[in-house]
Amino acid sequence: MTTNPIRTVTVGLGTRAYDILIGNGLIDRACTEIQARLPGIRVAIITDENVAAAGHLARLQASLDASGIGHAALTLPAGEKTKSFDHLQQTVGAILDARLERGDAVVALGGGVIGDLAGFAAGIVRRGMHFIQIPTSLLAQVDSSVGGKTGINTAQGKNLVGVFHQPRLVLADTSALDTLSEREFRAGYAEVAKYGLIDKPDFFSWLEANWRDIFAGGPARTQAIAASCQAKADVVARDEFETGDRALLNLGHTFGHALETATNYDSARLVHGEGVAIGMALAHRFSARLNQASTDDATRVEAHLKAVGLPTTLADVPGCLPDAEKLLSYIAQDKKVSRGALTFILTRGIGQSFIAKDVPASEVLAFLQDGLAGR
Ligand SMILES: NC(=O)c1ccc[n+]([C@@H]2O[C@H](COP(=O)([O-])OP(=O)(O)OC[C@H]3O[C@@H](n4cnc5c(N)ncnc54)[C@H](O)[C@@H]3O)[C@@H](O)[C@H]2O)c1
Ligand SMILES: O=C(O)C(=O)C[C@@H](O)[C@H](O)[C@H](O)COP(=O)(O)O
Ligand SMILES: [Zn+2]
Repeated sequence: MTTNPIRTVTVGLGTRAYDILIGNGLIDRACTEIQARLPGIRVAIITDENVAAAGHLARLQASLDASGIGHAALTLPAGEKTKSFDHLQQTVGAILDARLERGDAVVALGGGVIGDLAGFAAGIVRRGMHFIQIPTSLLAQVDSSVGGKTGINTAQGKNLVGVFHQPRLVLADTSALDTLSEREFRAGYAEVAKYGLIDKPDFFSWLEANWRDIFAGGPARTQAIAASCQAKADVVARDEFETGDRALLNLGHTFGHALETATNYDSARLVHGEGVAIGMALAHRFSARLNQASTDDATRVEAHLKAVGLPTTLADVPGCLPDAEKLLSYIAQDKKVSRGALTFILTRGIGQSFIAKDVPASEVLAFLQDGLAGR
């Protein structure tokens, strides 16, 4: 007899608590899971061209048809540039054209780009509709589908416009990852490693030993996804609106987001997870430079990210980067900036990250100048 266990992680937000279901075939049983929680609703599915071409949209539509859940669908171009005002407008228009009511739901079927965009639309149409996440990339299954951050990018920076809007349900169908490219799988792995580097040194050691099994699929992959969701759910339940230690989930993002902005959200050059990998390596090196952590730990982090094939230095970004002053100006737009002071997630070692307020801009600038010069 074969078993297909579904793992459940609950995000404990009181009356707004929701389940993250993780396992094979969840797209095909989406109807059952949705009906059980939101009976009688209709849905607008927002997806992208790659996800639809891989057959996941048809699978979801078939599941909804089987149980009579009415649905409309919007298929957007794939890639980071889709997190834009133009595509937000298109998404809002499609939801309204489908005449969905406030008590109906927007369903994000895709990676973090679709999740962030569709979630933002769900948060603002009719002042807030139900939202369901069906994440199809590794990154979305371990991170972006959980926690309610939604939004779009602007020329000034990443995710600068958005709202917190929690989903009612997350269905992480691990079979969807079979059609994901290796590059995108690797990029998602950066956010998995992040949880170890924040405060779970044993998890990081486990990843060092087991990453090949995670990439191969099977129980180690499901275990990594469930552990990541649990780690994120715990933080979100403690600090939903990032007034405190939720900021730790931003490890690697202060540098990473600046690089994504600097490359004009061009997914051919850099995708989010790659930016986070470089950002995490830089955060560890920067911490060592500020005498907060040992160089050995920075080297260990870099070695693991390199082993899985992730970029770790500014020189790994294809094409030209702007100068250090320009990169610093993007960092200065980061949402963690307070009263003009830069905030970074730094570390005292593997799994010992902390929030560093008032990091001198001059230190960051000198560090970036050295990095751009390959020092
Ligand atoms: N809201 C949050 O908490 C949060 C957390 C982390 C990242 N993010 C955001 O998420 C985005 C990155 O997400 P991402 O890495 O999933 O990028 P993405 O949504 O662009 O997906 C990556 C690529 O994989 C393709 N794809 C996705 N699933 C597929 C599948 N099953 N088969 C074939 N192709 C598939 C997509 O079409 C895309 O080309 C960034 O915008 C980032 O800012 C948000
Ligand atoms: O959920 C969070 O909190 C995170 O920081 C998770 C990050 O991986 C994610 O990329 C998030 O969108 C970044 O948040 P932002 O507030 O810097 O936009
Ligand atoms: Zn991220």
